Amino acid sequence: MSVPTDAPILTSNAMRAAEAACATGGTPLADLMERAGAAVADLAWRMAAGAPVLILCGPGNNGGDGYVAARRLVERGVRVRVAALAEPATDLARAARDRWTGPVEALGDDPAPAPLIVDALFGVGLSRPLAADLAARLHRFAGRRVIAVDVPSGVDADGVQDWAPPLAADVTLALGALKPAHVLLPAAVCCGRTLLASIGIDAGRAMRTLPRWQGAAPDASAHKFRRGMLLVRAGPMPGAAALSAGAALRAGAGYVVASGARDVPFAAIIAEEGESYSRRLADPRLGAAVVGPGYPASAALDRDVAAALESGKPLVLDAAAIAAALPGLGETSAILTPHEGEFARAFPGLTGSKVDRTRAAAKRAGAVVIHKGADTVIAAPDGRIMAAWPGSPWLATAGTGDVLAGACGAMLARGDDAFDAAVAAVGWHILRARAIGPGLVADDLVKA
Ligand SMILES: NC(=O)C1=CN([C@@H]2O[C@H](COP(=O)(O)OP(=O)(O)OC[C@H]3O[C@@H](n4cnc5c(N)ncnc54)[C@H](O)[C@@H]3O)[C@@H](O)[C@H]2O)[C@@H](O)CC1
Ligand SMILES: Nc1ncnc2c1ncn2[C@@H]1O[C@H](COP(=O)(O)OP(=O)(O)O)[C@@H](O)[C@H]1O
Ligand SMILES: [K+]
Repeated sequence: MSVPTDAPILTSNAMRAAEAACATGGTPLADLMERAGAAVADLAWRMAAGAPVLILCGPGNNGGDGYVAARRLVERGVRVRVAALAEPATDLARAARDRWTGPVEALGDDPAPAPLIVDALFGVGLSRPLAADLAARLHRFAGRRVIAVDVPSGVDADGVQDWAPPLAADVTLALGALKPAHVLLPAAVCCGRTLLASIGIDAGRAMRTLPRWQGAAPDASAHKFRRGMLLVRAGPMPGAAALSAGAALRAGAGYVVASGARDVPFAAIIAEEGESYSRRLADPRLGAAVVGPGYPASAALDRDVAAALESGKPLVLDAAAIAAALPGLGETSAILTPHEGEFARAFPGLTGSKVDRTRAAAKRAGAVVIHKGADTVIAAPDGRIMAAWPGSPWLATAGTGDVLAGACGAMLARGDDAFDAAVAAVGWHILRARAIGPGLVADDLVKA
């Protein structure tokens, strides 16, 4: 599973607006469909490697892309069959259908499969789940190689509804921009490898997929305090703060103090048991502070969170510290790192896709939110937003969230803008997890 890095993501409405703007700007929609169909044909030609192809066409413009692809593949000498669910229902699709001179089988007659199936049934226009009889028909093609045009038919492209597509794709060719379904569960796992055909649409300042993390070497003139001094506060489970502190050093912090921690992973970490937390927070060299790892809700947590807020330093707030800090967050520059459960508790009443909810939460909090999970979404209150699918499933193990909080702290402590810090930390986390791979435990992210 993969998606292109640093690629635009548009909802279906935004996509329609971008298409309309393209038409207004002088590129007819028929040209966009021709480009889309040509891109599908190119991919199918490569994947078929001489074998026959069966293209399933729906009634809308997704089907139109399918008819264009069929014509283009025949021009390249590929044996192509077309099976339609219904007659074309849009002018564009009708025009594409009219230029296809081969036969059209009826999908209702259960056409014989081919080694490569092109799913051009529904794209961003799907308004309800697929009917059960159609889903059953599509199940018959399972096990063949499948290219999904734009999205696997049956998914909600905006990622709001959890509709399951009957036919998972090996490769999904997103048209113009990625859609939320390519980066959000449960749809993203059905897309296989997602590729992007740009087709000439201007995606504007859209949501994007995560860029590949490229940690630059420190400046030649760097010193430890300029690289960033970070304070991590330990709670009753000090191992979590130790993981955060270790991760912060690994992620590039120059100087890390673990307040209240005992066994830290590196001698280079200053572990202070008795030292006053508030006094450390007042250190003018301190770039940022982390609170929350291994620290359940309690009066002590409330006190420590209040002290951290009082300091005015940029903060990383994890786990129970998120809900504890929210009422007093004010103008504090902060990164909040909730998993799904913490998110629901901290931000009740939000609806829509994970993208919609994370965007709304960042706005409500006035802080950057890293909404964790396999399909992590990062949002800033000013509307910047990024999707981090796919991460590494080996991260689904205890303590990796503590590591992420520490990495966020490192990026904040060196002076990054909170959104840039969050993006860099998530990128670092995923890259490191992928490098370790099978059997990863959270400690490896710090020690290996
Ligand atoms: N508009 C454009 O300029 C372009 C559109 N493109 C393609 O067009 C697609 C969007 O096309 P459309 O907006 O026509 O929508 P779709 O082709 O995704 O499907 C809409 C059609 O399906 C019907 N429908 C919706 N839900 C259904 C269900 N559950 N069961 C049965 N029928 C259902 C609708 O009544 C409508 O006829 C994109 O995903 C992309 O593939 C590309 O050709 C690029 C250019
Ligand atoms: N299936 C998965 N694929 C990719 N990343 C995952 C997956 N499951 C969890 N993660 C990541 O692992 C981390 C787990 O964080 P969290 O749930 O807070 O764990 P903990 O509290 O034990 O440290 C998060 O960064 C999350 O995005
Ligand atoms: K499709």
